[in-house]
Amino acid sequence: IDLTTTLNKLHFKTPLMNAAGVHCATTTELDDLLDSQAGGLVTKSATLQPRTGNPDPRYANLPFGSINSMGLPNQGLDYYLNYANATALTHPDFPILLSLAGQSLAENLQMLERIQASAFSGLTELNLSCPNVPGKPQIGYDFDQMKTILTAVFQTFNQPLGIKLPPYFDLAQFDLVADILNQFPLAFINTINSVGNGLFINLETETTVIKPKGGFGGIGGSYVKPVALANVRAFRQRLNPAIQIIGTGGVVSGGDLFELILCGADVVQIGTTLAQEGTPAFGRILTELERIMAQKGYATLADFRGNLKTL
Ligand SMILES: O=C(O)c1[nH]c(=O)[nH]c(=O)c1I
Repeated sequence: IDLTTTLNKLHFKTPLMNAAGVHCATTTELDDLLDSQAGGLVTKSATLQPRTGNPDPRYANLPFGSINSMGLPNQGLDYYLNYANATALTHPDFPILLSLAGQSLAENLQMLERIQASAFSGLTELNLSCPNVPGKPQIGYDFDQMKTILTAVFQTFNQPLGIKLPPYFDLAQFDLVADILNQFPLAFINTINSVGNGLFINLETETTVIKPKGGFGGIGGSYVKPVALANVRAFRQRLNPAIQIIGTGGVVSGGDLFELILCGADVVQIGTTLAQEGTPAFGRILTELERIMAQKGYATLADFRGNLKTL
C-alpha cells in the first residue's frame, strides 16, 4: 500500500497532518508533530506580532466534536518562520506549511514579504476564515474583499500559496467562490475551517461552555464531516485541476479519511481528533485507511481519489 501524495512540489509520506491551530502553537507541540506519523505540519495561524487571544475557557470538547473561540493566540510570525527554517535543516524533506491570519491586508502583505525574503521553501496558507476575532467578519464570506486580497497578494508574493476557506452551504456560493478562485494561481485551497459561531450549552448549569463571544464558537469534529465532504467535493468539481485541495473537518477514522480523498482531497488534516487523542491518532487513522484500501484492492491514493460515484 502506497500512502504517499504531493502538494505543490512537497512530497508527503502520508496524506494526514494537523489542522492549523491544533497542537502547533509552540516548538514543543511542533516537534511532537515532526516525531509523529503525520506527513507534514502546519503552524498556528500567525499575525505579525504575538497575540494572547481570547479569555479562557475558550475551547471545549463536546460529545461529537469541539467548540472553540481561541481568538488567534499565537507567538507571532517570526517564531514560526524561524522554526520552519531551522526544521528545514534538520528535516529537509518534511513538508511545512506556514499559516497566516493578518488582521488587515497590509499586515498580510507585510508577512508575505517577510516570508519571501527568508529562506522558507515550504507552502504558505493564508487563513481567510478565522471566525473568532471579535469585530472582524470572516473574509471568506466577503467575496469582494476576498478578490481584493487575492489580487494584491499575487502581485506581491511569488512563492506557492494556498488559502483556508470557511464552509459554504449554498450551491450558488460554490459557483461564485470557485469562479473567483479560478482567476488566481493558487497552489491549493484548504476546506473547511470550523463551522463558525455555533453554540453549546451545559444543561445542568444552564450556561455556555466557553467564555468569549457569549459562548459562540467554531464547531469542529464529527458534527461537521458532512459539510467538509460537500465542500471538498463541490470545489473539486469546480476548480481548475491545477489547484489542489486539502480536506479538513470531522475526520475521526480511516473511513473518514478515505471519504475525503474519494471527494478529491490530496492531503487531509485533523483538528478535534488530534486535540482529543494526541499524535497517536495519526498512526491509528492511517492503519485504518490501509486496511480499507487493502480490502478494496487499492494500491495508491490515486486509485480512488476523486472517484465518488453518484446514484
Ligand atoms: O480562534 C481561533 O484562533 C481560530 N479558530 C478556528 O476554529 N479557526 C481559525 O481559523 C482560528 I485563527
